[in-house]
Amino acid sequence: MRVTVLGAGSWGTTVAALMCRRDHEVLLWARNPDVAAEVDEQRSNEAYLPGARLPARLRATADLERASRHAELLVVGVPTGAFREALELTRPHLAPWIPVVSLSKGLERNTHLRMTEVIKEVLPGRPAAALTGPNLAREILAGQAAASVIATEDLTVAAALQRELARGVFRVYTHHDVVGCEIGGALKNVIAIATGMAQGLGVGDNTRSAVMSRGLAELTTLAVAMGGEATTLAGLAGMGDLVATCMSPQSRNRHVGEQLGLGRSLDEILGEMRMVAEGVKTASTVVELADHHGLDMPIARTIHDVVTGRIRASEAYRGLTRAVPAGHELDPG
Ligand SMILES: NC(=O)C1=CN([C@@H]2O[C@H](COP(=O)(O)OP(=O)(O)OC[C@H]3O[C@@H](n4cnc5c(N)ncnc54)[C@H](O)[C@@H]3O)[C@@H](O)[C@H]2O)C=CC1
Ligand SMILES: O=C(CO)COP(=O)(O)O
Repeated sequence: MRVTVLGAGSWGTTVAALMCRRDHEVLLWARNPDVAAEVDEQRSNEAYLPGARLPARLRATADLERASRHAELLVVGVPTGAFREALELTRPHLAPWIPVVSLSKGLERNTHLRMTEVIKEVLPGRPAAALTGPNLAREILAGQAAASVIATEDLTVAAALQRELARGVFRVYTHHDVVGCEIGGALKNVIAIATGMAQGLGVGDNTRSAVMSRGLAELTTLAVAMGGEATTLAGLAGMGDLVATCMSPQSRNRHVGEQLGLGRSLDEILGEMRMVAEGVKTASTVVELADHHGLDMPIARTIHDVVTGRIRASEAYRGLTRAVPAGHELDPG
């Protein structure tokens, strides 16, 4: 199968490398021609995956038309803010029937759409799926065991994509609950900022666990309000990803939170990061969705208030732990 991966950041490059097996011809599209040339000729991507050696079979290009024409399966790993534009530029050159898989974890800023919804809008008539779960790129590229979820409504398509994406110790499970899987992936980034912030402020493990557990309740509540299933969020796409992201020093979202907790400004933190921390923008979208559905979601609201400069991280702390509204003091699980 000819596979095209859009986005040569850490996750796009990792998934492209993972898919380089005998029966796949994988072409990675990088916006930056220098990155494409480096991947293609030197088998490395130092800006995003320092020290990693990429497979000799992996090809890369900065020519989007060539990349689009190559695809029998399109995998999209650009940040959510660039997702629609990347699909629109691809559309004129893309075969009509090919499946499209989103790797991106977030929501479209103004429309509040999930990435599979953006795929269906821009590329109608094609199967759309999301790959999500606890998948920190560097560990997976290093060959460590990990589990992931491919979510799409049609389980025949899910099973076919599972066969194409799974490799060795990278296990892929299928899931029909696309809403639950995508909301879990988007919102865990916001909760990872909260956990990182608690870390930066120097709290104890009990408190961080409380933020994560109440964060899980928030992402479950929103997913259910949007039509997802609560049980989905207890699995890899919810709790699994939340735990990996909130606990790992590799997480960019947790890093942003930790630096905010240490008293640094968001501009300063983002200014020295080349990679994306999706939770920063997702927080505002989540608050708009919470208002739309009449949900409380105090942790997401607190992160929104910090990243939009309404309050300082040190002032946010009481809000972060104020996760149970008065009069509702039982843990809803
Ligand atoms: N890195 C990871 O471990 C994982 C990341 N993800 C998700 O995958 C998505 C991509 O993340 P990463 O690869 O980590 O990001 P990254 O920051 O490492 O790389 C982003 C890539 O997208 C490119 N890009 C940015 N704006 C663009 C535009 N307007 N047009 C075309 N290309 C553009 C950048 O040049 C870069 O190559 C995010 O939504 C993230 O949440 C999901 C699972 C794991
Ligand atoms: O989604 C991820 C792990 O599953 C990556 O998290 P970060 O974007 O916070 O690094």
